[in-house]
Order: sequence, then structure tokens, then C-alpha cells
Amino acid sequence: MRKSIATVSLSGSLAEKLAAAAAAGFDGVEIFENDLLASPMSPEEVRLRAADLGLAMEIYQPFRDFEAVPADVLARNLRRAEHKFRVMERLGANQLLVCSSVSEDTVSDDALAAEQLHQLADRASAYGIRVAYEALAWGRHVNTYDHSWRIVEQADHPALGVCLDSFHILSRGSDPSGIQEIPGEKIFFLQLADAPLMAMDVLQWSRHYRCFPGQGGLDVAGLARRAVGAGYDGPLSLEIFNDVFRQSDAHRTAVDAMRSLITLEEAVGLARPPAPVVPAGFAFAELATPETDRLSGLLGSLGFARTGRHTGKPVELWEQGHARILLNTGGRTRREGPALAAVGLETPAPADSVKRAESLLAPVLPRRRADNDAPLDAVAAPDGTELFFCRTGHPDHPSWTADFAPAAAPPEPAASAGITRIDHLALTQPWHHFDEASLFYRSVLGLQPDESLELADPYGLIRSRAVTAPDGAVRIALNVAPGPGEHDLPWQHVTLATGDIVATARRLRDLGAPLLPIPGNYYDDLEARYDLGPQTHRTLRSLGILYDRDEHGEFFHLYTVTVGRVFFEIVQRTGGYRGYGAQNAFIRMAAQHAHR
Ligand SMILES: O=C(O)c1ccc(O)c(O)c1
Ligand SMILES: [Mg+2]
Repeated sequence: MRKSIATVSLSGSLAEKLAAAAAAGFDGVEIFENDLLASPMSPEEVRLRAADLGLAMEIYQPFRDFEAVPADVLARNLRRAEHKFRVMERLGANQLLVCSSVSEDTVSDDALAAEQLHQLADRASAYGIRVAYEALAWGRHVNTYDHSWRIVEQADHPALGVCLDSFHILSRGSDPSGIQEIPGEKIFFLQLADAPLMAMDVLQWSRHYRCFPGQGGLDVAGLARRAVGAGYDGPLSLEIFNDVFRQSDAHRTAVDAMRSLITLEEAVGLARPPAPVVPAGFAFAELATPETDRLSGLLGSLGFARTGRHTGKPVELWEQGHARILLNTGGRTRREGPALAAVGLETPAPADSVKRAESLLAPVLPRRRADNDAPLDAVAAPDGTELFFCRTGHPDHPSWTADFAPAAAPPEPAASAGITRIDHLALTQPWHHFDEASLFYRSVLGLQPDESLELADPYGLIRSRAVTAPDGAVRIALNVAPGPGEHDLPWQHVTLATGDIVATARRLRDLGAPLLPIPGNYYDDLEARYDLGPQTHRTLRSLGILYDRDEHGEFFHLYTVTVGRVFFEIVQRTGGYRGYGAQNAFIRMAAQHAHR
């Protein structure tokens, strides 16, 4: 189906919005009236510009407070409408969106509304224009889609239909199944918007918090499926009022928008991009660092051994169990010191992973490799982290590990601390790319986003949302501070799994690992919350291990201090625990501040 976006969803001037929409591959736009009014371009110039960019003028909007009014107000409203029709004629737009009235002039009288909308449609059709009537969720008398349809049906004019907007329908909890009762040719327009589930005034919610489908909690795909099922064949149009998008780069937002629509089309069964290849584990975590001393000391104290050196680049491979860490001194590093720069993901079919990523507009990175290196494809995640698609140690596939020569010095004997693999990675997102990131991981990699959490830090509030493979083999926690401040560059971490946290913790003490001290108050409270037996409570307290549980199992975790932007966490999950110890995050963050 045609893909469209409302200009209100993008930042900048009308010219910039059109350019961004076209560059991202949209077929058309909804022209938001204010964008035209504020533009130095005449309607004719806008029309030409859009045509040059290959963009159709899908609709002109909004026309407000029209229907079910006294005769004198109607006369004024029709006069107002004539002006709009003439502008639309110059613009080359042949549909006008009319929002249900919020005015004090409007009365609750469906017959009157229908009769007046009929008059409007009649005048519009003289210009070759159609009128799409949309029930705003906060409309004074008409605020549900079924009500708007009853009025349109009663008005019975070929140039009058409904505009369905997923936000207005789903935010009120209306049942979208009635959409199938509307004849497809009477659905003139379909606007798609998602939103995070929030308990708040619906107008504020709509004007500030809408987001692209797949980024919030509404079943937008389910609604679109019903409209298509009813026979709707107009464009799928994104109409997103969002405070963050208003100030973000329009080109980037438009790509995010397009990724959302492709994912929605796939969910609705309208398009079949290459299927997602869900990663089967972490191949490695790569830390960019100006020098290796501090990190190699830390890794050694965690029981890692340096097992290889890249044959062509200043990169070291450190291993323990199936956990692999790369230390890269060759890349660009920031003044904050070590940072998580790349992630290797195990995939059964790297070429298919790349195809999926490309079809969802993920930036595929040029291969930076020497001729004799194993081919390794990577895409850039929204925060710039490079994601490599790996097939480690598989006989039918070149393995990235072959590019590493065994370390000159043999690893320290039996230094292992019982770490088996990477459990999860925590990546910090720029605050204005957070929703983009969760959709990216979901659509490009097929990971499932968990619910969004808020974690209290002593100096701020961190929003956190994990994306997880169904089998838990890959988990990535996305964190963000909601505003500027100390957390512009917050910490990232690498979480390592052990099968025996107590044995690992003891071993780390012996190895001199720099562990994060946890306050005694935490353990006093833990005893109040859980009866784990005096012995376990003593052990957790003495080793600085934190504890959590959910309905599936238990979670034990401890932390190292922070080096540069990075720290390590070591965890033991039992019985299928799904979370990340979120309820302990404030203890950890306070301890990190205290330690600095
Ligand atoms: O918030 C509004 O006023 C508004 C305007 C036009 C729309 O299509 C809409 O969904 C909301
Ligand atoms: Mg709308």
C-alpha cells in the first residue's frame, strides 16, 4: 500500500519535511495546515516541490469545528471552507480532513451534523475534493469512530467518508472490530499512530506522546488489519504528534517512521520483507579503549585470559568459558575512556541477517577488513554501536576467530572464575533515540521489547527497556536518562553469567577484582523482604551479592567498579528468572556514585 506521513510528525520547515519524507521512501504526505501557513513557499511551489520529490498530496488537514452548529455559524464555516478548497486546489490536494468539533457552538444532533456535512461535501465536490470526517477522542459530542461513521452514513454523500485514526480509537479503548462493518470505499483515510500506555488526559497524551507503530503499547497493526479487511485501499499514513520528534533530525525520524511502517505491513501481511533471523547468542562484546592496561587488569581479575591477538588490527581477544571480550585500541575512543563499541551476535545465517537489516533500512557498515580476514558484516544500531553478524567456529562458515593469532604468552593457568558466557549487555541510548532503538532491535533483529521501567538514580531518573530473544540467549537492556545532565554519557555494562555466584564471588576476591561495595542497609532490608535463611543472608552480605526474584526464579548479581564508561556485572539466574534485578538498580547506582 502507499505509505504516507503527516508533516506534523517531522521537524523543520515544510521544505525540509518534504525532503526528509521523500528521502526515506514515502509515497505521499498529509499537509498539516500550520506547516503551509508558516512556509515561504506558495501552494503552487509546494505542489511542484512535492511532485519533484515524487510525493503525492494525500490530504490537507485539519479543518476544525465545522458541524452541528446554528445557521449563522454554519454560514461562517462554509465560507471558511471555501477558502480552504481554493488553497487545496492550488496545492493539488483533493482530500480535506475534518475533525469532529470541540467547539461550544456544536450541539448533540446527529441529523444536523449529517445534514451540514452533506452540504460541506457538496461544496467540496465542486472542486473535486473529498471530505474525510475524523472523530477526535476528545470531540465534544462525536468522539468515537462508530459515531462518526453513523453520521457519515446518514449524510450519504459520495464525497464524504470517514478518517480512522488508530490513536483516537485505541486510546479510548474502543473495540476496533466494528471497522469491518464500514464499507471499505467509505474509509477515506487511515492514520496510524501508537502511544505508550499511560493514564492521562487523552488530549495531552495525543499531542505529546504519540509514537510510531511498534514503539508504544497500542495494537495498531490489528487495527490496520481490520481497515484493510474492510476494503480500505488508501495510504497507510503516520500522524505523530511527539515532543521529541519535533526537535529531532527530520531525516532520521523519517527513516525510523519508514521502518515502523515496513514492520507494520509485515505484521498485517501486506508485505514480506526477508524474515528476521533472531540472534542465538553473543559472539563477543568489543570495548574501544585508548589503552589496554586498565581493562586487561580488570579482565584478568575476573578470571579472563588473553587468548588471541588480531593479525591485522590492534585488537586483543579475552576469553572465559563462552564469554569473549575484544579490547580494541585502534578505533576512535572518547575522552571518557573505555566504552562498549561493538557487539558480535551469533546468527545461523549471517547473510540473511544482513538482508533483513537492509530491508529495514538499518545502515549496513562497510567491511573494514584485510583481504585475508573472515568476511564479517555489521550494521550500526541507532546509538552507533556496531552489530556484527557472526557464525563462530562453525565448519561451514568462516569464523571471525580465525583472524586472531593465539596469544604469545599462554594464559595464566586455571585462572577461571567460573564465568560461562555473556548474559546481557546494557547500552545507553541518547534520550531522543530511545523509541527508535527499541523498534530497531525489534524489527531488525526480531527481539521482543519488555515493558519500559523507570529506575531512580541519586542524581536522575533512568528509563530502561530490555529487548530479548524468545529463548533468552540474547538480552540487551536499553537505558536512557530522560534529560540532559550528568547522564549524557552514562555507563554501559557487560553482564557475565556464572552457574555458581558464590564460588565466583569468592574466586574474584582471591583474584583481587575491584568489586562494588554494597551498603549494609541493603542487606538489613533484604532480610526483612525475604527469608533466605541466616547462612545465605550472611553469604550475600559478606560477598556484596544482590538478590531478586520473580515468579519464575531467582537472580543473584554483583558488580565491578566502573572503568571509563564501562563496568561488569556477574549474575546467576535460577529457575528461568526473566528480569535484570531492576529493583536493585538504585542501590547499584548509588554505590557507583559513592565509589567515585
Ligand atoms: O490534535 C489535534 O488537534 C488533531 C488534529 C488532527 C488530527 O488528525 C488528529 O488526530 C488530532
Ligand atoms: Mg488524526
